[in-house]
Amino acid sequence: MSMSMTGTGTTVSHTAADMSRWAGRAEPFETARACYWYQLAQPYTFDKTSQHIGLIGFACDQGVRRNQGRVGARAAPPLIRQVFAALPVIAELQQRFDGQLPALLGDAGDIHCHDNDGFAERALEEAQLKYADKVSHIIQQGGLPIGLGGGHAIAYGSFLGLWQALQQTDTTNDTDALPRIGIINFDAHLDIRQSDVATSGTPFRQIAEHLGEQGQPFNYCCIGVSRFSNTAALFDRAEQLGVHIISDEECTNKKWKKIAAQIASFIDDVDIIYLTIDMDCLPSSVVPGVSAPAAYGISLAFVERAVKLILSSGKVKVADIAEINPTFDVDGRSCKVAARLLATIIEQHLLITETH
Ligand SMILES: N=CN[C@@H](CCC(=O)O)C(=O)O
Ligand SMILES: [Mn+2]
Ligand SMILES: [Mn+2]
Repeated sequence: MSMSMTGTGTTVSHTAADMSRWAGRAEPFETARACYWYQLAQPYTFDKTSQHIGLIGFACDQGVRRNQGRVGARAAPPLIRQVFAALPVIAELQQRFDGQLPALLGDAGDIHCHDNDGFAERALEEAQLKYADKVSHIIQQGGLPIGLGGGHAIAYGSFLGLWQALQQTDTTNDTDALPRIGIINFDAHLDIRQSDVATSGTPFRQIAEHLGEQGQPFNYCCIGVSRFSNTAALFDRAEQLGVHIISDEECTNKKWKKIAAQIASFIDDVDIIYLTIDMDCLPSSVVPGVSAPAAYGISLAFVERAVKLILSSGKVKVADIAEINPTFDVDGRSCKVAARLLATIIEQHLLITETH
């Protein structure tokens, strides 16, 4: 474990995969087709790997605290993993990767941010950098990093990891040669707040500024935006930044074909995608365990359908799932939904991945 002190009582650390979390049903009397994810996951090998997926936790909620939200999200990564571990591996994947499945999924452990109720210490920023290093490393090894939040401040870390990986692979140092980055966020909130510190409500404004300083365009599509969860000031900023907004009401009332065409057109205009799912895009009846529950929300069926469409582009280079707060969960249902979306991302990614 690597650990560093960032202020009084504040620590940021990385812990390696805890394989005891990867457990599930034992079925000795079934055929080999009774296969679960817990049987396949292995510790992520940072030195040399052919693993296609690297799961990395961001156990941090200082951004939520700074954003005046309800803390608790830092407990989520191991719980989401644990529920995902017990899900079965679908038949299509078993057929496709016959015999190779155990080499596909790596658990890269967790970045922890213990801020001890501190507001001002720079633990969040350090946690974002440490997390970004892992994300970048996994991308450079050819894998898809999937971040497990933590608060939505994970988004700035995921983006930084992608950015670092692009810088490493761009030998020309020519920013014009960089691929066009698209960001797709499922969220009731725009998360482009103006603030003197980074929070869970600022990541996409920070990304916009970062890209602006580098002379790069900010291509941001936010799906599930609620008019009751964002101020006019935020909608003004979204307009200035050219954000593609698909509201929660559109997701519900418009025909799927129209929404799919909007998403597809956004995807067509970029080369690579960062996909992030803030779990508060779903209704509070489906996902009660978040800092800011949604009264309306968009359906799980819609989110899954859209996530599959986005993954099928083959452009997603990093993904994350954020804002699950186990303190407010009911019977583990929010973690269960997060685990289902995690499985959807993993399945879709592996189904479009070339076999060696
Ligand atoms: N990451 C979430 N951010 C939301 C939280 C809203 C709230 O706490 O009510 C936001 O800042 O808009
Ligand atoms: Mn949100
Ligand atoms: Mn958010």
